[in-house]
Amino acid sequence: MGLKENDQSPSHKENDIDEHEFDDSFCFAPDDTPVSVLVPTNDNAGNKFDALEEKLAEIRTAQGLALSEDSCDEESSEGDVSGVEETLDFEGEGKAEYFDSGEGLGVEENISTFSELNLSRSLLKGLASLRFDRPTPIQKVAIPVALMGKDICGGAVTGSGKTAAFLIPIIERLIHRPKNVPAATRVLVILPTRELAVQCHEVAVKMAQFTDVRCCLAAGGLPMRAQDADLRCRPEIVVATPGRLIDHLRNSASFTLESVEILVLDEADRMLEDGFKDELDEIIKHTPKQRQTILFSATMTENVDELIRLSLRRPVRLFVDSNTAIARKLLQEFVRIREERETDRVPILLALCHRTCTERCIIFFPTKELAHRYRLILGLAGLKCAELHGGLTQAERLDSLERFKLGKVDFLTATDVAARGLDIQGVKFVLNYSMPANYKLYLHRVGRTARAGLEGCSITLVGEGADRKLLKMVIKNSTVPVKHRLIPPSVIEQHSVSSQNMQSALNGLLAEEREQKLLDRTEKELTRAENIMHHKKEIHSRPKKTWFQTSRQRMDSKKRDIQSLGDDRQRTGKNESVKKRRN
Ligand SMILES: Nc1ncnc2c1ncn2[C@@H]1O[C@H](COP(=O)(O)OP(=O)(O)OP(=O)(O)O)[C@@H](O)[C@H]1O
Repeated sequence: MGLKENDQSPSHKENDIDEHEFDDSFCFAPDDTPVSVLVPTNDNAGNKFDALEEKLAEIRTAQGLALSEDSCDEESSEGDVSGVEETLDFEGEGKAEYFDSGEGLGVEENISTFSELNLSRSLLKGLASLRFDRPTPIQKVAIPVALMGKDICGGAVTGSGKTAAFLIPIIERLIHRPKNVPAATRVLVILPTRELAVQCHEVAVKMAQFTDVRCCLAAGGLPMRAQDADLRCRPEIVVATPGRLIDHLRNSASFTLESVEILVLDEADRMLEDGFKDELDEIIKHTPKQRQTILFSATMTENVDELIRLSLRRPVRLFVDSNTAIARKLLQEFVRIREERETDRVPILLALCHRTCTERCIIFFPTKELAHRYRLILGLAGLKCAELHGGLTQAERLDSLERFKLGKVDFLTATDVAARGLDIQGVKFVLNYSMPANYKLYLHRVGRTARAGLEGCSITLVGEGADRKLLKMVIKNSTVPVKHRLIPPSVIEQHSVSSQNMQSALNGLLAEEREQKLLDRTEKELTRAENIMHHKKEIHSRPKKTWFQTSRQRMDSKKRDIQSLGDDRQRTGKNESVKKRRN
């Protein structure tokens, strides 16, 4: 790997700051106290959750809410898989010319150990410390191709080791970088969520621990100044979320992407969606054109029009599994919710949590409000639970994740923030409160279990209409029978009574929270005003921060994203009929 000339200098656009976008840590933290990367300042997330736990226990005891075990058994029966259709892997015209066929690359697929891939001893030691004995299928094919410097567009089922498939060749190439030149950031890995960036950074650090390759994290919600200091040392690898990366590019003196030689987009299809479009374009603009680009996802797009935006150079397609594949050892179950029985969702969920998915269970909800509400409901029912969604501070999000990872709680109520990429050891169940917006999201959600060759089970509550269309798609793409789970009416009735008993306690808790939020906001405004008065001079003497997007632009971007999810759902039906016609 040699240094390459930069052909694009970073352009700093004029300040388009919006009043509400001021970052408190920028305005009101005059001291530069060093802080741990994972725990942002001014946050006592752990204490807050402990206090909530105590309160829920008090209410439970006072009102006798905890549920007792019941004796009715649930029944499972095999679903109707009639009408299963073949998937068509059709090649669009023009695709062949766009991709490199990969012929003549001499990739040896019969490799069974990492040493056969000619990796450096220091890297092999890192892999051994992670207990990676032999490469997974995607690693077998991706490592040699990435080592050749080829652009890659790759896909393999959830939990199949895609992270290591790009990190191993990157670290290997960096071990052989020229050493007699100034330090430079040569690799940029972009991920769509903060938790994923933290996770990828952790793996990279462990993998490179016996090498001289340094890795830095630039993810939103974490202390900006500590990251700034790390970036100034020009680590070889930067793992980042798009927003924070752009923030550093605009506001951290001397940080540029001009020496980037490898750009990786993990969860690349997500990064190419509307919500990230503007940010991604901005980042690409700052990286040299002569770079290697690596894209991975379990649901990787092969839409050439979308890929062209990234100016790939004849990428090699490495698809070990189809982009609709489900982990081999995943048992998929569905509980039907009839239109007139929509109110059964609460008791059914409670029943499943009490009787079936009793531990290591992630429950997905369509909104953060519901994820929080059910965190309280499960707490009132005496179940140990944490929550993960965009309504929490970053410290709270990481604290929840840690509690679930360490097994301090059995349940994690979450939104789709947790759907992609999160690798949590031993997740046994994924419960979907409702069908996700599209099949792709379904694959990512259920992919949080049955990872790395382990078994897992997903249970999804399915309503009518669009939900049924998605269910058909799931059945069509499944290689093992999909189960239809029946919950006896007596069990639903029992849990329905308990949930009604909780109602007033739940309303009380939610009202209390609303009041507290209002108080907190007023207090924050007050502190902000005081700080402006006391530190006016200092604040104005600081260089003005520049922003990539105003809140309105970000909202528009989000709206486009939601719109495209809706379109996707409509397309689900259309694609089905197109494929049928092709058959
Ligand atoms: N060669 C290997 N040997 C043993 N375990 C491995 C190997 N490669 C990866 N793993 C483990 O497999 C698990 C899944 O890996 P990873 O998170 O990279 O999956 P992924 O394909 O990126 O999944 P997703 O599509 O959900 O993001 C991790 O716990 C990782 O440590």
